Amino acid sequence: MAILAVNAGSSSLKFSLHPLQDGQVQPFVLSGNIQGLEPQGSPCMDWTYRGKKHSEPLAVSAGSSSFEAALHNVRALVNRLEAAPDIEAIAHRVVHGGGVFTQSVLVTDEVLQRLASFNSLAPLHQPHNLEGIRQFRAAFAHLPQIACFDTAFHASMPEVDFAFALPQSLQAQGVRRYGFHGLSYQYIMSVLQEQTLRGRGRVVMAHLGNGASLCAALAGSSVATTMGFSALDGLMMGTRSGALDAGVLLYLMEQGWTHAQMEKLLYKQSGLLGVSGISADMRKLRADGSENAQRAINQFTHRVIRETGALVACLGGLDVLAFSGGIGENDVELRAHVCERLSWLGIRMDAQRNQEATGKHAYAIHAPDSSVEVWVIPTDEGRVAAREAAALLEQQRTPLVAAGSALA
Ligand SMILES: Nc1ncnc2c1ncn2[C@@H]1O[C@H](COP(=O)(O)OP(=O)(O)O)[C@@H](O)[C@H]1O
Ligand SMILES: CC(=O)OP(=O)(O)O
Ligand SMILES: [Mg+2]
Repeated sequence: MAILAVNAGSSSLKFSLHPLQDGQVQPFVLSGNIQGLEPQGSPCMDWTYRGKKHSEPLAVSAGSSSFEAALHNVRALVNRLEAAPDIEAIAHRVVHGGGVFTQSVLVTDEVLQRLASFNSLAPLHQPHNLEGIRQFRAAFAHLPQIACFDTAFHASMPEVDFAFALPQSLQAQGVRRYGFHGLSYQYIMSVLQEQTLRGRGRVVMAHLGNGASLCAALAGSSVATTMGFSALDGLMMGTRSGALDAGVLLYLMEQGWTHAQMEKLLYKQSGLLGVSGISADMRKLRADGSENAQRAINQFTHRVIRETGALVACLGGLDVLAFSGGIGENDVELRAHVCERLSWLGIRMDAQRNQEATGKHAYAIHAPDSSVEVWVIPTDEGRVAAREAAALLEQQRTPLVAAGSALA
């Protein structure tokens, strides 16, 4: 038996198949990524099955979106694999669980309806996530679909951090900070705690991908994060602005901008793309080398440094800094720059180890005399979603056994 994990990001659709042994999630046998799903992107599907790599461009038929084509291709691939373990459940990453879903949940029509009410809070993600669930539900009607939430990891945040300085009545309506990338943080934290005792201390995790955020954790639990009510807050991102003075929005409204125009600006035309005017893709900006590309990279890096400082203040110091996400895992220069600028915290990076880190499971890149440990940890949101689904399936089986034994 196995769990299929599906992760619909803002520019990619990642999927992985995790065999189950005695209820425990094993490393994946199939792992794939369809990239280039952003507007004007060139979608391409890469996957590895039992160690063998494959790659093919994605055909997008007229009248369907590249996202629909991606879902269709994953479904077709899973159906044609040879000797694949039977799928027992499908675990979906869903970015917004609101205040209601603080744990993974079996998807029902009611759950889907409730989740759809959060669409406007994460317009780049939630509709994709839910479309994924609907399509997989239709294609695999006999299988349980389990929703695993990006927001859940942050349910431990104290009110002083999740509350905005707005009237209480708005907070009662759910206007508060939720935080995202929680499956990623749960994974990074689990690896850190395996690798180092300091993982139980004061940790800042940097998930720097197309979407980007930081999370401050104490004793393994989230206490503060840069993303907020929506996935717009905090760091500068691929196409999102990150934190912005609310006065800018008031000004734009006064200038007659519509809601749709502002949404497009903040989610799709800002960040690395907006500042550079070139691309949302860090690799392209690095390769470009122009002044505009460099300006965007500098601004991105500066925001990571600045927000890390704020989170370190919340934690009262720092034991571990962990880099993850497409940029955090691969961009040697960014890590070097961030660590250099944070050297006042006692961070000393080992330049050689920083160069070697890419592609490793978990790699320490600090020098022996560093007072902060610095790790590069490739994230695996799929693994966490699969674990969550396995635990939920197990829970569903257990009460029956317990009830049976109590009656005996
Ligand atoms: N070698 C690399 N150097 C710098 N950036 C990279 C590298 N590889 C990937 N990236 C960047 O990672 C980002 C995508 O991150 P990822 O976590 O895969 O995205 P998503 O949020 O869609 O899951 C892109 O900006 C991409 O340019
Ligand atoms: C919440 C979020 O920004 O997700 P992603 O990094 O997949 O865009
Ligand atoms: Mg991501």
